[in-house]
Formats: sequence, structure tokens, C-alpha cells
Amino acid sequence: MNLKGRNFLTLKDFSPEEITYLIDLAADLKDKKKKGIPVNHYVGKNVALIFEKTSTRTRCSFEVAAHDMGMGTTYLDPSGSQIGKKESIPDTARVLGRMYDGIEYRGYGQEIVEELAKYAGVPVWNGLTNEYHPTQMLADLLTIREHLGDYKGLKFVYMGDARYNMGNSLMIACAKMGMHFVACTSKEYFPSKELVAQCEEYAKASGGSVALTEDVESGTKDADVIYTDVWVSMGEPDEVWAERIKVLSPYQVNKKVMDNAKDSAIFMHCLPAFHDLKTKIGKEVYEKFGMKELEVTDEVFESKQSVVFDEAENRMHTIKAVMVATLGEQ
Ligand SMILES: NCCC[C@H](N)C(=O)O
Ligand SMILES: NC(=O)OP(=O)(O)O
Repeated sequence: MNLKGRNFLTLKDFSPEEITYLIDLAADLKDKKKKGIPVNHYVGKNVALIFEKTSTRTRCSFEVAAHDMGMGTTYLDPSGSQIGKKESIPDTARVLGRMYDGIEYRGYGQEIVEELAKYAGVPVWNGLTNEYHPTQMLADLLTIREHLGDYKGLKFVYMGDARYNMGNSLMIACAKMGMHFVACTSKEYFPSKELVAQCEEYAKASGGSVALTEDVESGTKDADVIYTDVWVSMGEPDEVWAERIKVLSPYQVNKKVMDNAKDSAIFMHCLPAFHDLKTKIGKEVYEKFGMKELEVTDEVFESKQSVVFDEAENRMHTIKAVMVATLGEQ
């Protein structure tokens, strides 16, 4: 399989075979790293990492993966560059494309990363936009495969805000890989009709399915995977907290939800998660709304069924695979 020169902007652009190839490659790179076998023949290559929103996992994954392979990295945050203020995206893309072998972008609208890719002339990797989070998908797919084996026929339930980057991307990933995706949430947080229709087409080809429900009992019954994400995403105004808590509280992942799923079910979350009072925002939310736990209870987060730190680790191995594949296996 040759993905050299390709951008990685959304999983919509990749066939199930290409996705499987990237996951296989990530599993191989992970195995090599664990055995201490170096994959460091990318010396002389350099990548630019643009973050217009904050990050722990994505930034660290790109940096560790690049450094493991002998590459140089430059981190650009919104305050440290001209991007979007003095300099347009097409100009930025053409400048960085002359110096770097690949560019990661995390920011707001998907159209920004698409425009960057149009002008850069080198592979561009989407490190999260409002609409999609494709590198997270590869980590999640690798994690599911490690814990549950084959994807085909698994019931995958996403609870919470299903019309944003994580809900959208997981629906695409599940539909492409033959899983039965269920968005279990209030109907105002269902994914868009257009994306649902597109995913139904993917599911037809893969043997999967897409369903939307407001009913927690039937939605989570016998699930293999229960997934959730923060109720308020980066870049959204603080004012939405009250409404989100009111509408999404019935869709919190708690013991009752996990007990309704299969005994073998796993709990997943892209992180960061609000499951205790150890964060600044968590404390503020508690003071304002009296909620100690939001999208997931501490009990579930810390349970044996929780695979959230496997997902976090797999961000690095899968991002390494994306870079290897699109820069060219050497
Ligand atoms: N770290 C991933 C966070 C995903 C979340 N929906 C956000 O956009 O903030
Ligand atoms: N899951 C994820 O994207 O984490 P960061 O926001 O820390 O990069």
C-alpha cells in the first residue's frame, strides 16, 4: 500500500483497506518500540506542528513520534506565529511547505486545514478541527482491536455531544470498519443528516450500521464499546455549560450504563475527561452546578473496563504510522 504524499484530514478520504494498513503499521511500530528496535531513519526530515487550540496527547504524540524517528519538530502556538493574523493560510502553507516535510494542524473549521493542505505541497495532518479528529480514530481503532479483536459486528455506543468532532469521526470510523454505531443522546446532539446518510453508505459496504436514539436502556443494551467525550469542546463559549449539563446529564456513562452493556464491554474516552474534582474547570463546574462528575463517573473511569490510557498511548504509535505512511516508508 502506498500512501506517500497523501494528506490525513478526515477518515472519509480513506478506504477500509487503507485504514487497516495504517493500524497494522502502527501495531508494528508499537511492537518495535517495545522491543527497542529503532525506526530512526528519518533524520534530516522536519515537521511543523501548528496548534491553535491546546493539547497534551496530540502534541506529545507528534513530538515523541518524530523524535523517535530522528526528525526535527517546530511547535507553533497561536501567540507564537503570524498565522491567521498577519499572514493568511495559503501564504503560511507555502512558506512552511518550503521548509518542512509535513505539517500538523489543530484548530477550528475543517476548511482551514483543507486550505492549508491545498497550498502546502507536503502532507498535512489534521490534529483536530471542530468537525473531525482523525488521528484519534486510528488510536481508538487500534485499542479496540487489541481488546476485542475484529471490528465486524461490534456494537459501538457513543454518548454525549454526537454532532462535534468526536461523534462525527467515530461514526465514520465505525461505519467504514463494519461496526454497529449508535449515537445515544438527546436529539439536538445527533450528528447531521448529511453525515449520517454518508455513513449509512459506508455501513452498507462494510456490513455495519448507523442508529440514533434518545433511549439509554435500549441504546446501550449489550454494547461492546461505550464511548464518551467532554460535553463542552475547546473553543465553545462557557455559556453553553448550563444547557449541556441539563440536556446531557441523562447520557452520563455510569455503572448502570456499563451494567447494561456486555460483561466484556470496554469504556473509551479520548481525554481529557471530567470524572473528579482534580481540575480547575471541574472545580468551577462543581461550584456553579454542583456536579462532581460529568460525562463519566469516577467509578467507570477507574474501572477495569476502562481502556482510556491504552488509547492515549496508542495516539503516539498511530500518529507515527501516519507520518511514516504519508512521508513514505524508507
Ligand atoms: N482532546 C480531544 C477533545 C475533543 C473535544 N470534543 C474538543 O474538541 O475539545
Ligand atoms: N485526545 C486528544 O486529542 O487529546 P489532546 O487534546 O490532549 O491532544
